[in-house]
Amino acid sequence: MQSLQPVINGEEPDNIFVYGKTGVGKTAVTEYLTNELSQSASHYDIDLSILTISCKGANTSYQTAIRLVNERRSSDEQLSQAGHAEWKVYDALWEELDALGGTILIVLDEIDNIRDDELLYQLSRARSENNITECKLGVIGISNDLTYRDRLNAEVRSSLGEKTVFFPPYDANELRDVLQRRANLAFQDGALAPGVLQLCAAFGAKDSGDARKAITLLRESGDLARNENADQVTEDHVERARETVETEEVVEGIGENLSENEQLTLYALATLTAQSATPARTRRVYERYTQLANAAGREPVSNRRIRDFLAELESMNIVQQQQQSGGTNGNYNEHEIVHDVDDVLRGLTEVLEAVGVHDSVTQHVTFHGGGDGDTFTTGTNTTS
Ligand SMILES: Nc1ncnc2c1ncn2[C@@H]1O[C@H](COP(=O)(O)OP(=O)(O)OP(=O)(O)O)[C@@H](O)[C@H]1O
Repeated sequence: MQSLQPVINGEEPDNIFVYGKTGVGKTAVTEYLTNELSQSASHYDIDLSILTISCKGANTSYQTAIRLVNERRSSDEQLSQAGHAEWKVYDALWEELDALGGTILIVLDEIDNIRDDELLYQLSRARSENNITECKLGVIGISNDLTYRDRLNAEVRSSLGEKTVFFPPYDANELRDVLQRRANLAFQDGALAPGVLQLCAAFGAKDSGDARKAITLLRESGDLARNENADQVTEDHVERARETVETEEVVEGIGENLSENEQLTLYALATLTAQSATPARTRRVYERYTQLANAAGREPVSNRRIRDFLAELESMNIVQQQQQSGGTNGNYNEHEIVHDVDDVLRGLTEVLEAVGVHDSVTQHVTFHGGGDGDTFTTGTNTTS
């Protein structure tokens, strides 16, 4: 809060860099503090505006600057997402900020999505360069990536890093308090069996101290108990809800974190699983991968890359591999998926839509994707 004091003194605000892992309360606390600040400002008759922008999905300074301009403009004056000279976008931004006037705090949440320094560079120099003359400007950058600030160019770093605030992960006791407050709002007295909150908090603390995860787990446990018409949410519900939550994390991770070739490798293994042909040797997975890639009109990568992808999938706990001895070239690896094939296929929705549904898994998917055909077969002996 001290870092925000200059605003109340009518001085130029400090730039603040807030960082910590996901779900540790950075956004919630920043929102709370900026609300408090707004109230103090109106009490002292200070003209303060807070502009909050999520940088999620905005990969460049250019896109974020457009978002900022549009945040201030009416719906019929919005800038389109592309096609403007960069300087024009910044000119439009300075114009909007000056028109707003007073003290402006720009909160850039998930700032680590922006891959270049330009916006921060521009904002930190806007006043000294006389780009803005009618307002005082401060930036609050919020980052999940602990190394983001270190990667900025030195000038921007020292400007943005005037004040840094680190949010450590929550420990189990803190998470328990967070959950208790939620539970007071969301559950009736006695609806939670003893130990339920502690268990959710313990899982949350183990999973990197993320309040969002602990809250999701409590909510899912409640949903499960309600669906079963249970009198109370019990530790057993939490244990089972955790499995669901973890599965959903895997499903999301497949779609969001894997490259198309990694997804195709997993798809190959999923089709083999559906044909009860797993554990499968690397060469068998490669063969199926090649067939899928060809059917989709993609250039297949080498066998060696597939081996690397399978190792990567194992490190993400999606696939497990086992070394077997023997064979013509000595030892060899066999692979299998460690999750339900239906769940894995849900994570692969995008790639299924792009390349089509292989015959072996039509029973497992609820849609018939686009690609070159709705379903296809790779047309070879499938169980070898
Ligand atoms: N101290 C707290 N008390 C109550 N709820 C909290 C607390 N800290 C976090 N939460 C809740 O946990 C969730 C995640 O918090 P928040 O969005 O602030 O995290 P974050 O650090 O900004 O992470 P991310 O960048 O992933 O959003 C939100 O629903 C928030 O309301």
